[in-house]
Amino acid sequence: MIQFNNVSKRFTREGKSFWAAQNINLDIQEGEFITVIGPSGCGKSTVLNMCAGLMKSNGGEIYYRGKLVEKTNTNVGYMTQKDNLLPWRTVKQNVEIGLEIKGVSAKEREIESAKYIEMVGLKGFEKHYPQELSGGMRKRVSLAKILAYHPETLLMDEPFGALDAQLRLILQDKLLQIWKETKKTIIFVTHDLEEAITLGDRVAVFSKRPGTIKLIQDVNIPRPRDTFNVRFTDEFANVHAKLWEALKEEFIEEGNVG
Ligand SMILES: Nc1ncnc2c1ncn2[C@@H]1O[C@H](COP(=O)(O)OP(=O)(O)OP(=O)(O)O)[C@@H](O)[C@H]1O
Repeated sequence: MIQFNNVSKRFTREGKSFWAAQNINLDIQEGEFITVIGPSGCGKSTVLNMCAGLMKSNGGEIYYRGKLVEKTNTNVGYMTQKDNLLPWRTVKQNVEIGLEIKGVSAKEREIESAKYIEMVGLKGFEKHYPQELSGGMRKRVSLAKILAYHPETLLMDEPFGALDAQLRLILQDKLLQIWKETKKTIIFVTHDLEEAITLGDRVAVFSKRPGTIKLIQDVNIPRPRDTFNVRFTDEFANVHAKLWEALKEEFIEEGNVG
């Protein structure tokens, strides 16, 4: 459904140019949940930006349902690292933004926003403003906002990065339920290896900059997965060992791991 064919991206900063991502090859199936992990600055967000059509590659092509991605890809909902909620709009009004842009009627917007606010567990908070919410609640609003737009595919860039460990598990669980109900394709970037394994059908490991895919690992842990206990299974331990072996090298060369 989404194909990255030898995709590379080069940036220039202060007169020097460098490759942020190089020769990315990845084939993502419809309905797949793929997680992406790699050291900081290895080009993970850059790859999502290119998939969303917000940035052009300097080599290779990205195809979405067989069509070359050349401009903003409206089939994807992009949840960036920052939540991008508008502070002067309530939860409900934030969730309805995409629908307003699409020209959906107020009545229909009301139904849709109520559905997704409930789905992310925020019923009762419709009239709150973003600054009145906790970090985890703001992430939920962002998720509801994207889901209400009905994208086929979700691009998620460390959506739970700043949250404490317990809340992460709760939101991971919620996301897996939503994924099951809505059957979306998800590309999920994370720094957290346990999160990558808990969620993914496959985990793609990026090397350090210039990021390239060094391993794609299947995660054959049966679903539905219990995000609270999945880490205690043998398959989790096996996959974790393989992925850490690949990932560790990227940090060792940086001198970060002894
Ligand atoms: N618009 C830009 N102009 C210049 N350099 C950029 C730009 N966007 C990203 N970079 C650089 O490209 C490299 C890859 O950045 P990117 O944000 O894709 O990494 P990342 O893997 O998502 O990092 P992190 O995990 O820390 O979020 C970094 O060195 C970054 O500084």
